[in-house]
Amino acid sequence: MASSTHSLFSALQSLPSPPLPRSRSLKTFALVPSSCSSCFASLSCIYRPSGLRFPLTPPKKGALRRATASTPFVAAALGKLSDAEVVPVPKGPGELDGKFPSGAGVYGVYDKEGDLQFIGISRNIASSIASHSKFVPDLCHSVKVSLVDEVEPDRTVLTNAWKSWMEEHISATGKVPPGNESGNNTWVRRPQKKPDLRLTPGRSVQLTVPLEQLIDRLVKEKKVVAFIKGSRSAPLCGFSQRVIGILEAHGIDYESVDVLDEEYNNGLREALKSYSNWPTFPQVFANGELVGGCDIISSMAEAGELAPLLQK
Ligand SMILES: N[C@@H](CCC(=O)N[C@@H](CS)C(=O)NCC(=O)O)C(=O)O
Ligand code: FES
Repeated sequence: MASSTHSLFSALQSLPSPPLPRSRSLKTFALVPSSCSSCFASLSCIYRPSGLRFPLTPPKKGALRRATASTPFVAAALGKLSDAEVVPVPKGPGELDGKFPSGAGVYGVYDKEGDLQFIGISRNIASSIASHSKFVPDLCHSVKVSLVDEVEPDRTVLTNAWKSWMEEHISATGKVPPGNESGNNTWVRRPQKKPDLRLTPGRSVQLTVPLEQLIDRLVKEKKVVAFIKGSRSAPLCGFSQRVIGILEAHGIDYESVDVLDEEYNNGLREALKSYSNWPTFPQVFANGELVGGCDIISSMAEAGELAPLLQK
């Protein structure tokens, strides 16, 4: 190995750790009391969705999913960078719908010339690619993706996957991807999250109008409103998290309201069920009408039918 490459390997140790939003460590799980409303914390949540696994045991390190016919973008041979398929990033409105997986993993972004610009890790690959494509469109021409075979992987699993792709790229080219160099913030810039909306000024203020009327006004005023458990930056339920992930991956501008916030949305959980005649959360409204919950939004996303939500 050339000495310059060797020094790049040492430089790798001092590179900033890859950006990873909202890491939920196993320690965090242990601190939260066990209840359904904190289903990320509770292994006994009665509503636990069947497809969602929780970290009962520490995840297998570096377990990367193999490519299959239905997931051609996933790297074969345990996720080597060189084995992963290059997938073009579509540019047209709505064309990213369902194109990339919303699971956790490592990804590399290539420019028009086929030069690797950035290697990142994410808990929601689709959302990260949508964000890069929006904020750095000129450099985001195609991607390679490898999913980690865990629903809620430990940060070290993802970091190890990132390191192995970085090492492979450095040993092949002698270069760190420009976006991963210290001080380059092109790819890690994150848009500020909108604050969640509150339906009332607080419990101490006596309401003069029924809650249903406030709900009605809100869903008719705002184009897309997601009523969720927890906040958009820290959802407390897997169903709510999935819906937010989908809306964000599709670049949909939405408002969020936390139905568990008893200070500012007191009574909303029951009032909304009767307003919409829908018994569960999340509930997504568009243009004043209930679109559906997690199952409906997920299948609309898979069928590429979410784009109409963007239009008034
Ligand atoms: N199949 C539902 C799943 C959502 C669900 O079952 N939500 C439950 C657990 S979070 C719920 O909201 N229960 C009523 C409540 O907690 O008040 C969907 O598609 O949205
Ligand atoms: S599944 Fe437990 S709060 Fe939603």
